Amino acid sequence: MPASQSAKDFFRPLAVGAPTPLTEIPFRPSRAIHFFDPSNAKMAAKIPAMVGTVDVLLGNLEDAVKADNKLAAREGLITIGRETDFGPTQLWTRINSLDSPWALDDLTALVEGIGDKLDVIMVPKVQGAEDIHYVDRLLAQLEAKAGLDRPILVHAILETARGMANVEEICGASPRMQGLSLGPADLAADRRMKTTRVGGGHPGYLVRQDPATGDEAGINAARTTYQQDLWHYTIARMVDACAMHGIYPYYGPFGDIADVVACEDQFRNAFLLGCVGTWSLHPKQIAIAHKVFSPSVEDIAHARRVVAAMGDGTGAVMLDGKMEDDASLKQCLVVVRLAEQLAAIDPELKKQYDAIEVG
Ligand SMILES: CC(=O)SCCNC(=O)CCNC(=O)[C@H](O)C(C)(C)COP(=O)(O)OP(=O)(O)OC[C@H]1O[C@@H](n2cnc3c(N)ncnc32)[C@H](O)[C@@H]1OP(=O)(O)O
Ligand SMILES: CC(=O)C(=O)O
Ligand SMILES: [Mg+2]
Repeated sequence: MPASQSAKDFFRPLAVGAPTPLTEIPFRPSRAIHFFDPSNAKMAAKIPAMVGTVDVLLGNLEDAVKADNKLAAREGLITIGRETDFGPTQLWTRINSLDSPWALDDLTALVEGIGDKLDVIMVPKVQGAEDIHYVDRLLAQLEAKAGLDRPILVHAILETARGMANVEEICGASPRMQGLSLGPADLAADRRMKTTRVGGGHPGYLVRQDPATGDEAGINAARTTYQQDLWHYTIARMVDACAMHGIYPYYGPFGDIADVVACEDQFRNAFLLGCVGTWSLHPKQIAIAHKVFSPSVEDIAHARRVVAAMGDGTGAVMLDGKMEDDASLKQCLVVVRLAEQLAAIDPELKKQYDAIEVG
């Protein structure tokens, strides 16, 4: 909430006739936010058949859509939105950046055309709370005009150093805030990092084993190196800011489509640190995201054993030589609850989870 605003006004609609803001952002499974370019006829034609195969379908209007195709992408998304029954799959969009020639018309046309179908609008290159306030008021006006009965939520991409520095105020800027994604490509450029890729690690970012001896021979001998995660600090900051404000953090894009192994590693780091999902840029990344962002059968089995062993949830018990208490129980409940939420929308996963025997 902005410091100058009173608590009683935070949850008031920002325009007469706009839907009442939510006081809590419900958790909706969103393991993969699958990007498509609505101006690419071949890609767009595949979208109706992808309903039900991925948690979120996102019509991208920003980077990766050619400038000449911006209007076709916007119109294409409106057509797909109108003609497709999305069932349980969420429909999101990424609009153009707020300083671009397209953002205003993106918002106006999308809310008027498919505001009743859009769950979340992703806003790129968010610098501070002022960007969210602008979108917040405009959306309220557009929602009122379109007669919508539920608010469209807003998701910010962190892809500037200023946005990172303001991450907490961005998360708390509006009751519409649904979550954050990492924008590693633009963020790297803005920070003047020396990477040249879209997300993932870098072989030069490493620590090296100490030399066996302090002389030249030891220094020049083979020494094991360990590649470090370039994004650890950023993701951890995002996770804390989101948790503090009751909204959801996501990894973002992994541009090396062919390297499915490193993609899985990067996604898993984000999952373990607290992210609820990631982006998929290519259909083959959907399965990776689903695998990583759904707790494993082994983790659920262990979590359920701890829950069972902890009885009323207080005190300490020994399980397999390890101490469990209220705090480890809480972690296990995070896993168990997530498994229940995913099983409710994913019949395959439900079968696997239902078959788990708690020993
Ligand atoms: C830094 C950022 O901002 S990241 C976010 C912005 N970037 C994006 O949104 C990129 C989205 N993805 C894409 O544009 C494409 O997947 C690319 C350019 C990466 C690769 O495209 P291609 O070279 O066509 O990939 P490939 O040949 O493997 O495609 C195989 C099939 O999947 C389809 N396909 C590829 N990507 C997608 C997608 N995102 N959604 C649906 N279908 C897709 C192709 O049309 C192709 O169909 P076909 O078999 O009928 O010919
Ligand atoms: C995600 C994105 O937009 C970026 O990495 O720049
Ligand atoms: Mg970007």
